Amino acid sequence: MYDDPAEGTPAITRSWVRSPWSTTELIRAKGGRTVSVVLPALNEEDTVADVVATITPHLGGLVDEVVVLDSGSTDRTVQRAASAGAQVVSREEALPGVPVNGGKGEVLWRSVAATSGDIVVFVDADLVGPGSHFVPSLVGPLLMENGIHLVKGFYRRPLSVAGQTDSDGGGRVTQLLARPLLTALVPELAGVLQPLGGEYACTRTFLESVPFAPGYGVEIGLLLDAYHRYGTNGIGQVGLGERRHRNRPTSELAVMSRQIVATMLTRLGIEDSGTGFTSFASTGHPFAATVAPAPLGDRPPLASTIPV
Ligand SMILES: O=c1ccn([C@@H]2O[C@H](COP(=O)(O)OP(=O)(O)O)[C@@H](O)[C@H]2O)c(=O)[nH]1
Ligand SMILES: O=C(O)[C@@H](COP(=O)(O)O)O[C@H]1O[C@H](CO)[C@@H](O)[C@H](O)[C@H]1O
Repeated sequence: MYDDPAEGTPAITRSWVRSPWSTTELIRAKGGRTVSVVLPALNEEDTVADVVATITPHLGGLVDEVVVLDSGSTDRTVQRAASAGAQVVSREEALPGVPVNGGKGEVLWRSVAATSGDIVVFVDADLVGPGSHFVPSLVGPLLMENGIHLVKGFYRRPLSVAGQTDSDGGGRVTQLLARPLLTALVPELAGVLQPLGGEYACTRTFLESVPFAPGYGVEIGLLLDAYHRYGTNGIGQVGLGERRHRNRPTSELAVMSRQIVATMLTRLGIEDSGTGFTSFASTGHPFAATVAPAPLGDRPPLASTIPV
């Protein structure tokens, strides 16, 4: 289990610095349970095939299906994902007849309908050099422990921007927004190292019973819903080593942050203004304003009536 956290840190007690279970042990413990792996993908032609390739070796053993849920890509994401051995599903195919919204939350919500595993593992498709141990590590606590419904990965996160690399500078929204706000508003979750991380595993029971927040608020929404429903005892986290991905410019992370704040506030019963986020260009026409609309509402739990 986890080394003793620093004095005074509210620990997520069900934490592992690295998975203590071998894949053989996990397959033995799996029994009749099934595991789906989902990669949400929007124009990830450069990385999706390599990410899929770290997961397909587990097919037929620990993993029962690998699904790339395509988010309307206009590049070669679909072709490359299929060539790598993934099943590719569009948002429309996932929930026919349900009008499509944009954003990551929409894709993950639909992916639950498009898969059947008792356990669902989410892995971002923009990862660079992910390890094949990611999925086994994430499903381990769900297969080997009782009462856990959400397992978050955590990792060192290098940052590469403008050709410069900072070995620990990644997870900027996590470090500057999400974790400070969680510490202030939900201190019991202050020990979650990567609350926004895109690599996590959940029980289907949980995923079908909760709403899905729109856009990039989806991860913080699921974390808070897991906490409200099961307490910290229902949440695990496991170390995955290092995680590299495409690092977006700060301007795009600001829009992402607005979505995360909206979800966090509403999950905590704090009213959000609903005002869209205005970005001001600092080059070209100086201070030209661009407004990103306020996030849409949640998608309802799939166990409820599907909206049409
Ligand atoms: O509308 C969207 C936005 C994102 N994604 C996918 O969700 C994952 C994480 O998104 P992104 O990389 O934009 O977030 P970041 O990791 O940069 O914070 C990636 O696989 C994206 O392709 C998606 O499928 N639809
Ligand atoms: O963790 C973060 O701060 C952001 C941005 O990461 P970087 O500063 O580009 O390494 O990325 C995360 O947040 C997104 C929104 O929730 C998730 O979708 C990503 O999977 C996650 O990497």
